[in-house]
Amino acid sequence: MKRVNKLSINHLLESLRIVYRSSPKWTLINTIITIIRGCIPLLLLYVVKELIDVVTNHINTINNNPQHLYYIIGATALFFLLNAISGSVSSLVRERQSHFVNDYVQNIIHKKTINIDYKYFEDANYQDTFYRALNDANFRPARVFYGILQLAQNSLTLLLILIILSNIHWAMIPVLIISGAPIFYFRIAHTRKIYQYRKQHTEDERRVHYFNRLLTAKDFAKELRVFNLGETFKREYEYFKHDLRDKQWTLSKSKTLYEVAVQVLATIILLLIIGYVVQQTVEGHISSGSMAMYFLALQRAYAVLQGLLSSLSSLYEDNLFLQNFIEFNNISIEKSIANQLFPNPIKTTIEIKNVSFKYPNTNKWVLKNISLTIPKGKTVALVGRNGCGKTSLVKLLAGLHQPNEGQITVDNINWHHIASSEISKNISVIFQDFMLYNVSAANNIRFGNMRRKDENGIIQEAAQKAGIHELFSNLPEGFDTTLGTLFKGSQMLSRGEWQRTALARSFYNTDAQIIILDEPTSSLDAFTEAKLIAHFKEITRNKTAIIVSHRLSTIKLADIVVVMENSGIAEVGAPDELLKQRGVYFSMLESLK
Ligand SMILES: Nc1ncnc2c1ncn2[C@@H]1O[C@H](COP(=O)(O)OP(=O)(O)OP(=O)(O)O)[C@@H](O)[C@H]1O
Repeated sequence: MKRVNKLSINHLLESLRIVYRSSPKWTLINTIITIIRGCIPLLLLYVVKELIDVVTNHINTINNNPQHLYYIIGATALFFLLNAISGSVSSLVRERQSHFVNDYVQNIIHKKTINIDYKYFEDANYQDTFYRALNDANFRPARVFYGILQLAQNSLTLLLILIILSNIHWAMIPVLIISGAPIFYFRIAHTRKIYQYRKQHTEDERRVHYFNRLLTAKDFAKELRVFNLGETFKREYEYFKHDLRDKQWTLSKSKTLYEVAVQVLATIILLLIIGYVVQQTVEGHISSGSMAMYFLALQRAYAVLQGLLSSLSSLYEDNLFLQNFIEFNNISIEKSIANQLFPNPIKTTIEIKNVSFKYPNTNKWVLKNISLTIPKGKTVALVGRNGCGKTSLVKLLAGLHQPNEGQITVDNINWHHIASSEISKNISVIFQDFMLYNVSAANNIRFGNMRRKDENGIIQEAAQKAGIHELFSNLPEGFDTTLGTLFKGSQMLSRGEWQRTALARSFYNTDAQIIILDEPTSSLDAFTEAKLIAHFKEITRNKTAIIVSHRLSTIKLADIVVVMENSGIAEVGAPDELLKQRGVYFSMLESLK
């Protein structure tokens, strides 16, 4: 329990820190307005009492000077106006502050998603954390702050009103507080249940989200039609959605039931107090103005008490849910120890030494005790059946994952100790599932090396090498034409044209000493492939190249062929040597004929 309280206070402080850092100026303005708004109800009560008493005196007294009455009416109008204006100004200030808090939190999230280890993106547990954090991060910190402000405002108002009400009878204060306690208790218990529920069902919520995307997003629209999958996906979506909704409905029903019960209790107490005040007035112990003030004060006290309890339980809720964001924010960025430079130029070899690897939170070894020497400047082809581990090895070489056992070195420097900026500078990688960016053709290529200041026609050169130059030159706005289908006036490309664009992106990084191409020609037509192959030696001059391919034409480019099988290496050698051995490579080529 102590630990939970400590955690909650830490979360509360963390939220306040986030809100304050997002904009100290607006935090201060917001606080001042809240204090003013906390005092206004009391002033209103006071002027209403004065007004009634002055009017009563005025009626009972002949030839009375009406000036005092005008002052009181003026003051009443002024406070009502101040109340209304401060309400509007307060909403405006809160809206402005939410912008700052939102920007601040988004900035934290983006920094984290950019710098976090890639392994988290391939881990289902992380997806849950990420989903929950994104759901809550945008509004919870600001709500915690508003909750505290609201709490302060309501507490101030309640305290002042309770002082007035204690004039009726000292027991007013404990009675009012006791009447609000059950509702507070039940709200807290309900919040806890909701939180547990959300935590347990994050994966189901993601599943609902996923089926919704299958039904609505462009990426899936083609297959949904040709395989007539609409109804199937809709059924799945509805099944999970209804299941979640039913559980939520049960929780909400029990909450409402408890709330009605405690509201009835509170109303009975209120009626008893009103009866007591009426009796006191009839017996002449208090004036009509005071009676009106007490009634208003009672009504106000109940409203404020409700508000206070609701702020407290919301605060508890926001604080609880903020754990999600803090849990996400606590995922550590593990790359800090890697600060070595990549050898430039590479003097000797890249060594893969007894490397074994399995994906995070899985038990299957996808690479098992792999050892391989890649001399600088050579072209290596990784070949083998589907699922034998080629792309996984590429991911290790790209620095996206670390081996569980063994190490990869370049000139005897451990890959793991090289700074990530050095890896991306010296290694240019195009994956099988390369990205399609809905930006200009030029930027699609430029993304291959954002460090480059002076382009000097290198974009054009990279496009030439990838065989996409002519196509881009003939687009309506040439290389400035936006690609894709997301934005108006864009130009959609074919799969092969996208692949050529991805290749151009890779060739644009002329600083890279190693070029890794995973299935680079899978979507290319025979002519484009032939051209690429013809120029391959020139493209990879002075570079070490690693190509993953199932295509014979591409494999033939290699100085060294590595045949992978069952998560290991079955054969390594020059293509001709391997053919002579009549082993796996030989059988593979035979089956391609
Ligand atoms: N993100 C992942 N999480 C868990 N396991 C994975 C992941 N990606 C791949 N695997 C597993 O790793 C094994 C090797 O996959 P990999 O993509 O490296 O094969 P590959 O040789 O490149 O196959 P292909 O020729 O089909 O591209 C597969 O059997 C797969 O089950």
